[in-house]
Amino acid sequence: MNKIIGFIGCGNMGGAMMAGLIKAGISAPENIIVGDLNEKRLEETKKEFGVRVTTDNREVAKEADILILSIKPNIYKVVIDGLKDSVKEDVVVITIAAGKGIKETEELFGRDIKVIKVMPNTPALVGEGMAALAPNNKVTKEELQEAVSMFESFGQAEILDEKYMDAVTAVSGSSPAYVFMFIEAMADAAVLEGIPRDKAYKMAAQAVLGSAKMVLETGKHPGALKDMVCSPGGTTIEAVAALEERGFRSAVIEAMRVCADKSREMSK
Ligand SMILES: NC(=O)C1=CN([C@@H]2O[C@H](COP(=O)(O)OP(=O)(O)OC[C@H]3O[C@@H](n4cnc5c(N)ncnc54)[C@H](OP(=O)(O)O)[C@@H]3O)[C@@H](O)[C@H]2O)C=CC1
Ligand SMILES: O=C(O)[C@@H]1CCC=N1
Repeated sequence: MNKIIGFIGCGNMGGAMMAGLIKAGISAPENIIVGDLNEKRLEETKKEFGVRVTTDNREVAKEADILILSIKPNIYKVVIDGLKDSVKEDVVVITIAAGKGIKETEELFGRDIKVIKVMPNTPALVGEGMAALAPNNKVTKEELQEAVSMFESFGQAEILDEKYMDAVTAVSGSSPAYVFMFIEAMADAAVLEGIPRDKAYKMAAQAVLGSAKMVLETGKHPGALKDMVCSPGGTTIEAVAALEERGFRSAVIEAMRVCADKSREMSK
């Protein structure tokens, strides 16, 4: 892609997307310009990826054909206020901030602007991201397709109505954190059994990776895949019974409900 991609904020998520784009070869480093206030991070980013960096967001806004806002929701207004007069007429703004929707972004820019609300996740860093995209009515089909291709270059992408974004935040934006907790807990239990820690992380993580692949590639119901592991009177069903007794599934459902609620609250 020959367009200039600008990042405002290059932290956990902005950095993961930027690395994903470069690793996938979809964008040359010189076509990426990154604005952030953290000079140390900018220096490291420049050194590692060869992208252009600046502490002046307006420099990014002036050049970007696609402007990715990857700053925290609490500074959203202040950052947009600072750069809105510098953006190109036809810029496509991609916003990933939790709870910051299309309408609020349009209002903050104060004019007709192309906006795509996206909820990505950090596995973008390793080419296995999941992103949902919702465009406003000013974004053309070609521009939306270009954005989808960008996100597909480091994972999977789906176009979804904006009304689902709070749920998307719970199921794929935030969920890597729950999965890391699950892996950490499994590894701790393996260490308790005497397995060295490095091997314990590898075994727990590979089991999660393989199980996720089975869901995606076999098309079988997760319950049926679970049943394939549970031998009658065997070891797995003991573990499943213990998980059920401790409310494993209801804990996950409740966690996602409060996550989506928080996202809704942040959009008020
Ligand atoms: N982390 C995740 O898994 C996901 C995050 N998101 C969304 O992405 C956004 C960013 O989150 P995340 O990457 O985790 O946050 P980070 O804090 O890791 O990154 C934000 C970056 O923006 C920098 N920054 C602060 N102020 C400014 C400014 N005025 N101009 C330019 N840059 C600035 C920060 O610098 P400094 O550190 O010095 O403050 C930091 O480097 C959030 O809105 C979040 O909702 C969405 C999906 C997943
Ligand atoms: O925790 C957050 O608010 C952000 C949004 C999704 C993942 N991290």
